Amino acid sequence: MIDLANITLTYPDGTSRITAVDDASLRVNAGTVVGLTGPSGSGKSSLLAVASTLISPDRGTVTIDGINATNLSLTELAELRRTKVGLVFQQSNLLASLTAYEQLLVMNELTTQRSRRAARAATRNRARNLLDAVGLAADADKRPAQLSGGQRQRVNIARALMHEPSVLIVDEPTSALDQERGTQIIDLLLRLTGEHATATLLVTHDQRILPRLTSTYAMVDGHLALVRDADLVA
Ligand SMILES: Nc1ncnc2c1ncn2[C@@H]1O[C@H](COP(=O)(O)OP(=O)(O)OP(=O)(O)O)[C@@H](O)[C@H]1O
Repeated sequence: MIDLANITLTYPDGTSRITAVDDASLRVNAGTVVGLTGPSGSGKSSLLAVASTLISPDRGTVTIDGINATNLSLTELAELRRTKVGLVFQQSNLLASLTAYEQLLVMNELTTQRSRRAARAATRNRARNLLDAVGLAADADKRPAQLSGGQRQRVNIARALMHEPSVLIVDEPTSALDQERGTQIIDLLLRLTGEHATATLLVTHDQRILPRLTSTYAMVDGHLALVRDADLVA
């Protein structure tokens, strides 16, 4: 679960400051996908950066699985991100020289195992299972240049899930894809969100996706408003 409460974020702008996010609150429960939409420059990326604890807000609190990120040191924040947050960006940021399988292995070895050997085996096992889950079992040994845009985005998603995050932050995952491949990526994110019980926050410009999500928020000039909630529509 991730809870953003009364988030305000400003950036320096000459002698004054520009307000990118203005008193925004939203919550994403485990196993649900919440959409975030809004025009360019409205503050979506800024809110995602706060949600992923990459930027500290001027005001407000970010709570991830009951942990208040506002009170943590930089080291503790890095640990929170490493263990609890998975990130999927618009463009795939895969390493050109690594195969799909190796992209997943470069995530830190799973630290829950007692011995290094067990950790390595568990990491390999999880990488294989996740590639299978995103439909890439047969493409594990291909490098990014040999994969389509949709396949690269699948590797990104699998990689983001390697460390079993409770929060998945996804920034415009379909913007570089055609409609059919975009729909497949959304299908995949919806399924994996249920299977892995992640709290998934998804920024998208694609209005067609929105009815499929648990709820949707719109951002305008830094202000956030709930525009649709599946519970209310049902
Ligand atoms: N690092 C920064 N320094 C100063 N101003 C910034 C910075 N990042 C964003 N802004 C400003 O904050 C506001 C919100 O930008 P943000 O990138 O969060 O919007 P967005 O909704 O994600 O836009 P897009 O859909 O184009 O990615 C804009 O006015 C932008 O110019």
